Amino acid sequence: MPESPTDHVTYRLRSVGVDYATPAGPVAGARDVTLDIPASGMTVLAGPSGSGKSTLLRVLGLVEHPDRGSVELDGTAVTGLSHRHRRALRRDRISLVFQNPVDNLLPQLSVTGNLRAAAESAGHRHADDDILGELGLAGTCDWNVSALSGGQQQRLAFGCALARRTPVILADEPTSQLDDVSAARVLDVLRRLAARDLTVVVTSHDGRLIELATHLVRLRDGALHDVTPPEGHDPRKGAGTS
Ligand SMILES: Nc1ncnc2c1ncn2[C@@H]1O[C@H](COP(=O)(O)OP(=O)(O)OP(=O)(O)O)[C@@H](O)[C@H]1O
Repeated sequence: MPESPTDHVTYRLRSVGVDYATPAGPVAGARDVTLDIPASGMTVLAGPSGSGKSTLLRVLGLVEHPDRGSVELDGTAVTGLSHRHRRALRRDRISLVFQNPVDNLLPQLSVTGNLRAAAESAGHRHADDDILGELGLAGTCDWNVSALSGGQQQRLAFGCALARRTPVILADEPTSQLDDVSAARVLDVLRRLAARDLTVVVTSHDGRLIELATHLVRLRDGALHDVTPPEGHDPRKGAGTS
């Protein structure tokens, strides 16, 4: 497991529980999750289908409000905030990349139009110039996003996250809809992001993505199954993989 460069914490979750109402009665999406997410490196939420990865990611994205427990983002207690404050925190601090590449982009806009719109959505006037080069998308500025392959669209989605300049990037199974070659290029992008001063949290079943984790959280039935390195471990002293 690669080493996480710092031990600062972005998220503190304490005894978080999420229930979903279904016709058959309540279903637990998250059970008693107590977890710190480091400020840098890449946290991967792994586990079988239905284990609660997306639920937890939505809690981190401030789009799912826990039924129990508390969530802090950079020291701010999120659980007590009004809807308006949560939305402002989300706009300024968090970028979300969804599983399906087309869900991340505005189809009527060009590549640079999407980057600009993303920057503006976080209150910036424009996107940094070098983003496309960094993603291996130089030369596509004027393309309509529908002319990009699924893998290119997904890389552009991460570009939009960079254009928003948020300290947190959350991604839900970003390689699951891609062929092997496209997925490998998205993994390169993730590797670069994880090396920056960003909090990157990704859900995945993909073994190659799990290998990039500096912090690996395995879930079962909505609960933590194991966390590597263990909670309280100092990453500067080595990852201590299991
Ligand atoms: N909107 C919902 N309504 C009812 N139950 C839900 C809802 N969303 C999730 N669940 C249930 O919560 C549990 C966790 O689901 P979640 O989608 O978070 O798991 P997951 O690990 O992301 O699964 P997958 O890998 O299949 O996306 C499952 O039992 C699921 O059926």
